[in-house]
Amino acid sequence: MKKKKVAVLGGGSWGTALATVLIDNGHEVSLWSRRKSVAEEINTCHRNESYLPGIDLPESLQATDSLQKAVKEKDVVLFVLPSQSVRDVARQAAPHLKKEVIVMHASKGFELESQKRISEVLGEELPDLTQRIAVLSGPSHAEEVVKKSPTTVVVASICPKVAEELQSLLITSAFRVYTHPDVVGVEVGGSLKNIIALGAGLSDGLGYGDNAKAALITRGLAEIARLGMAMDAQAITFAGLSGVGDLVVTCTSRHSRNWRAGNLLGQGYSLEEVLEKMDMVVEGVKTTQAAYRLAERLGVDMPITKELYAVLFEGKQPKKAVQDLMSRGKTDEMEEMIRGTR
Ligand SMILES: NC(=O)c1ccc[n+]([C@@H]2O[C@H](COP(=O)([O-])OP(=O)(O)OC[C@H]3O[C@@H](n4cnc5c(N)ncnc54)[C@H](O)[C@@H]3O)[C@@H](O)[C@H]2O)c1
Ligand SMILES: O=P(O)(O)OC[C@H](O)CO
Repeated sequence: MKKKKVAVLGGGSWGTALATVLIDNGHEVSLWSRRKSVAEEINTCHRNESYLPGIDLPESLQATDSLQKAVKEKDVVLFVLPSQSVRDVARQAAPHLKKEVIVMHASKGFELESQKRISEVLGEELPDLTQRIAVLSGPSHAEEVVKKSPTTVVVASICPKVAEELQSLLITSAFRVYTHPDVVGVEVGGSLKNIIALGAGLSDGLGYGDNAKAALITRGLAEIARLGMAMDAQAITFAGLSGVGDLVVTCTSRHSRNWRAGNLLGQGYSLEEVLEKMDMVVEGVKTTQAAYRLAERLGVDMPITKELYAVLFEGKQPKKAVQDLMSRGKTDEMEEMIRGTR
């Protein structure tokens, strides 16, 4: 593929990891970090110790704290930011983007206030580019990607050519990229798995076993798919990398921030204490709020999300939440999976 000029917006763990994949493919990369100290550390020490400790980064990776400089004249711009900051950054970047730029995001959450998906947020802020927006998702922890451990992801766009261009831009022998047509399903799966991962961490923190975690993963997938289908996603998407794939990795990996946060909650820390301890974004907290509101609005039954919401925001004791989940009325597994809409 012809080498491209690419901006990566977000100097956290995932932005930095994706920048290394692009460098491996020979692209010219400008990484934007709003923190000047991070940009300087990358440029001078080729490290990002706050987010990827102990990892040597390619010397050709250039970082800047100027958003305008980062996106100027770029063929492709990747938004790799916490979900709640995408709108603001897109608004600031908009006047400086090339007309024919391709935009991809890799955030896993919804905008809390509007409960919109991140490609919708980008579409609103960059209305001339709606056909050129894509999402990257799938089971992919930054800590493993920078070590070139085999990883598979999907890139979804309403425009197949855009997804194919991004596939070619990012694919390496260690980072396998599949195209995908279902933007809604990919965004819903990638966001909601964080809720279930918080629950899985909480379950482990309470000392429950593997049976409980397997139940959370499976029943979690059922309610993710229910909400997704009510939002017009395709059911089959939830059986793929951005669905069950990402759900499994996030519920079982020691790298998962969502699992770790849930685990601390299960050990008895308050939400405030947990967020204080985590120095990286834990998307599942705000996604629980957003999904709770969406489920209410769309009339979708999401028992795990509802209980987690009560634990996080209404002071419910985690053990009582588990008890209430286990003593729900008798149902048929498959029937409930399909007919979960009230
Ligand atoms: N870390 C992973 O392995 C991974 C993998 C796949 C997807 N993701 C997703 O990627 C997104 C980014 O996650 P991350 O892991 O890089 O997070 P992180 O916590 O490691 O880093 C977040 C970065 O965003 C910056 N930031 C925070 N608020 C900002 C704002 N208002 N304006 C500009 N910059 C801001 C921070 O300074 C930091 O550089 C999340 O949605 C996450 O779910 C992460
Ligand atoms: O560390 P987490 O829990 O934010 O998960 C990161 C990625 O989404 C895993 O695919």
